Amino acid sequence: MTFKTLDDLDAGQRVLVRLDLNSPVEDGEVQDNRRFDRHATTVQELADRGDRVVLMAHQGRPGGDDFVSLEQHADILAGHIGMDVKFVADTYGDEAIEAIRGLEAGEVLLLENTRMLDEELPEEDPEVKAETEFVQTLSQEFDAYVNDAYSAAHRKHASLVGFPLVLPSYAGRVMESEYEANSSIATQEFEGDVTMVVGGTKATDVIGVMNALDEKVDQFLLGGIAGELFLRAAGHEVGYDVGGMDLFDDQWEANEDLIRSILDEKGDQIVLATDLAYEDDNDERAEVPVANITEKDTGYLDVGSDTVATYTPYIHDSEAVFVKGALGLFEDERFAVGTVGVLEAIAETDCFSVVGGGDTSRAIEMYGMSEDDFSHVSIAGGAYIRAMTGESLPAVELLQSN
Ligand SMILES: Nc1ncnc2c1ncn2[C@@H]1O[C@H](COP(=O)(O)OP(=O)(O)O)[C@@H](O)[C@H]1O
Ligand SMILES: O=C(OP(=O)(O)O)[C@H](O)COP(=O)(O)O
Repeated sequence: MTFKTLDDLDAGQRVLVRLDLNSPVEDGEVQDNRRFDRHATTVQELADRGDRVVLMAHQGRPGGDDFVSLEQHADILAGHIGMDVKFVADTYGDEAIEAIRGLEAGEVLLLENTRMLDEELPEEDPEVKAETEFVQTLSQEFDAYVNDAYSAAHRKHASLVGFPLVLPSYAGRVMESEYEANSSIATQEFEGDVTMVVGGTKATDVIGVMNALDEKVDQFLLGGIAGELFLRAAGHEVGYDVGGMDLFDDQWEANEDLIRSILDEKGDQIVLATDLAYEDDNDERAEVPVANITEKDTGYLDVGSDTVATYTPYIHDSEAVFVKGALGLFEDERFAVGTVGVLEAIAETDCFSVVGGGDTSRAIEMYGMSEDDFSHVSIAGGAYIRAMTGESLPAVELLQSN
């Protein structure tokens, strides 16, 4: 089923646009990444047509270190569009409404992080979200809603599912291209082996999907947080929050039963790390075989070199490889071995490959690889693997029924 696009939207209107500018934040600084570059196309097109363009986006999750204002995002986006992007530290209050009404044709304004509003979260039905004060108040100011945030379309948050029920709604250019690429993956058949590399920090997102993809994927190569949680289930002393971390224990509680059942029933499809890397007393990378780990006192930041050597032949022998999430903290060069090793192994072959995730795809430029070495580099992570199961994404579904 298709949706209306910018081709169907008359120019010169007041347009509310949902982007996904969710980005890595290092020491309080928002890091530029593909999401800005891709969304710039949609924003520029609307501004060039003389629309009044108001942007909504989220950043991080409440309580996290990356839960920050969107002020820096406005400057980064402006650099990609080559024009001013105004910012207002408000979403639908008086200050925001005044800034929206003050916009001239062709001007762009970014509103504050939608997740700073109680009504944005939690996930609820579109009908409930459409009734929120946020959606009801803000929608009065606009003629149309454009959703460009494919990578957040698996979330039933107000800015994603509320507005399509109250405003004429359209897909932005990124929504269009990501939808097309990712939906076609869902229906593609491969004769040879299909491998999925699973890592990153959002283990909860990927574990349920792994379970749903077991017929499509021959083997899952694990790293990152999900990888350690599977090792924990297999009886190793890893995958615990140590030294103030907040990555493992909550996700373990939420997924323990599922992880154990996947290991029990589909264990032969799961390939786990044989060694892990950590920072030693001299601040250097050190590696240890998983079998030698006897104390749960160390935070592991990457899979080890032996694991990369184990994973590489699986990749070389595959007809298709899908990556969701980094195998380690690749932003730190010492812990990039797993992620870069796997991406280089994919780049060496001519298999069909998709690399997904706003964070993970950054490793491609950071370590001198080229986007051309992969069939598709998606700015979506959780949404793209959800789409692989053939399941529809709530925010996309609403655009289609609009
Ligand atoms: N062992 C680890 N410890 C800490 N962070 C990790 C680890 N493994 C992976 N990461 C981090 O995971 C992030 C990617 O996570 P996630 O957001 O789930 O994936 P994506 O953005 O690709 O969808 C990377 O920025 C990387 O630093
Ligand atoms: O970055 C995102 O997802 P991703 O890490 O799966 O690519 C989206 O912005 C969704 O963010 P969320 O997982 O905090 O809801």
